[in-house]
Amino acid sequence: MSARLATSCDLERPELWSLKGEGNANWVFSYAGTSPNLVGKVLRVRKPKPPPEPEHLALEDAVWGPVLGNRAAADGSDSAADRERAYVQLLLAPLLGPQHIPLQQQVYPSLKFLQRLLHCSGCLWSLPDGKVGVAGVAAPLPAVLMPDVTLLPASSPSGTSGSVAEGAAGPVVCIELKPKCGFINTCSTVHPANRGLKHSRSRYQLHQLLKLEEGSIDACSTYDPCDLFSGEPGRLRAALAALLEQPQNNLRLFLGGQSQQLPQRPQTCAETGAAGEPAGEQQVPQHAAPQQVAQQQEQQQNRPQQQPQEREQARAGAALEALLVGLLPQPYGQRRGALVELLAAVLEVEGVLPRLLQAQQQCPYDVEGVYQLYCSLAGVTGTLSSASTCSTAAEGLDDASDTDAATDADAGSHVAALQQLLALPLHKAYAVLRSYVVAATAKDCAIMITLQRLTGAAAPAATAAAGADGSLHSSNDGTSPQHLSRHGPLGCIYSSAAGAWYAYQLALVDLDQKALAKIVKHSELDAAILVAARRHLAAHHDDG
Ligand SMILES: O=P(O)(O)O[C@@H]1[C@@H](OP(=O)(O)O)[C@H](OP(=O)(O)O)[C@H](O)[C@H](OP(=O)(O)O)[C@H]1OP(=O)(O)O
Ligand SMILES: Nc1ncnc2c1ncn2[C@@H]1O[C@H](COP(=O)(O)OP(=O)(O)OP(=O)(O)O)[C@@H](O)[C@H]1O
Repeated sequence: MSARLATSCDLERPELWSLKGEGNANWVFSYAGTSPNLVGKVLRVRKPKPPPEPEHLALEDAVWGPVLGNRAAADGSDSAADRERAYVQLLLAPLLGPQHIPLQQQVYPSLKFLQRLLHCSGCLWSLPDGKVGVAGVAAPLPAVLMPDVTLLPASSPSGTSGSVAEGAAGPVVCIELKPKCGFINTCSTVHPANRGLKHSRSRYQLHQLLKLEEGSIDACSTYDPCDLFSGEPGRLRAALAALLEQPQNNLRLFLGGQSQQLPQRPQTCAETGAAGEPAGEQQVPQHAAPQQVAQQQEQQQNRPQQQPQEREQARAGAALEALLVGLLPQPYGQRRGALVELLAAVLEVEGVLPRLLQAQQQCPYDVEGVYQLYCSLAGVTGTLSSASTCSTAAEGLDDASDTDAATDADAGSHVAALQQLLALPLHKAYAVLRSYVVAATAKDCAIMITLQRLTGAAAPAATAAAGADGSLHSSNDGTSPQHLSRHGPLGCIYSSAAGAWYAYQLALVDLDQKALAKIVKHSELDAAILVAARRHLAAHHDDG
């Protein structure tokens, strides 16, 4: 069975594709056949979703039409795919750097192909009535082909392909980071009653408390995106160490393109402090050397008379160390620290975090203000106006700590800021909504860092290649590691912490344009997070 394509290549049989990854909105399949057009590619298929309400579509058109073109093209076809492509090319690529965005090729799998593909892979999806069923799609779904970024392209400096190269290099390891929002929004449209919480802790740390309450995580993470994006070497490394300890859905590891099970280090919210203190202050001292990180982890593992929780931690650490054996030449116990250093070096040399942060900061307003604006533009009834949002968000306030005390001046500035936002001329209001969507994409995308150790003849070859184009850049400490030449999407780096050369690639995935209607969900989630955080604080206060 072959798929109908807009391009010259064929997707071949559905059985040659297997589910590689899945999020809320997409399935991602990897290819196991031999067609040169498809080897090293993934097929990303959009999950079916209920059609949007007409008033939402009208607002989408009004907001995006002037920038991305209209949804309905002049020839009557639906140009949603073109608009999505234009969204990435025109709005995201200039902010994030086009070199980090994998090329996507629109394909049109036939309905029969899709049905078979989803059936063979046992794909499940949520039905509108809340039930979960095996996906039985009734209409073709949007799909793209793109490089499998958990592998390196065949043209790496060592001449290696995606898997283990003949005697020249170690296995390909990909670390996927979903860093989430890296700053605290202190704008005046945040209700004064919510500022105490929102201005003092990252949204990620607050969301951990809701996830814990709902049971979707067993323990709060010490990871704090504000550390990752801080621009401070020590905090960056502490954030990466925290992600490796408690990956949740923020870190994944692929070995030879295969997703690996990463154990979570058990940890309680009490252990991290009320509502989670920043990882940089809890886990590893700021500016800690990688050896310190590794030492601290080793000490934790070697403590006498281990409690069950400590045994779990040691087990989690051992599993990770074992996965890293081919990537890092360090002895057991030192690989996690070396990985932290290697990832930090790649992130620093590529400069992707400041750019991502800039994209996340495109919208000057918090969701509280944007929600009001959305409601007024979408013609949503007055019941969704400020009174409703704020009372929801302030629920449980009696139990809260006194950090939420609002002054008259705060209240005045809040009202004025909201009035100003709601009085914007239409074209500026639309621009605010566009900036909100761009920021939302940047807060939810993933950074894929793919690495392969170069050994034997491959390392000198990489050095020679670097010398050939003369591009030698030092990392921000001015000494090591060094970032050498770039071959297309591939870079080459020497890590002094690992004592080895690496071919690497950094790609940004999941750059989807979020629907404006999601603003309502974001607002509800915002309110739920605040309620959970207040409950947690109140309980913590009572305990004390
Ligand atoms: O709202 P958040 O922060 O919970 O983010 C959602 C993510 O949850 P997280 O908190 O990272 O576990 C959520 O992640 P999971 O699929 O749950 O791993 C999705 O990324 C969701 O985006 P979309 O619906 O697929 O477009 C994300 O929704 P958007 O906020 O990007 O709309
Ligand atoms: N180009 C790619 N190469 C390899 N793996 C990929 C690629 N794109 C996505 N994946 C894998 O598939 C997973 C799901 O893909 P993606 O993030 O695009 O789905 P999503 O539904 O948009 O996710 P979310 O729910 O986080 O918004 C990713 O987390 C990643 O592990």
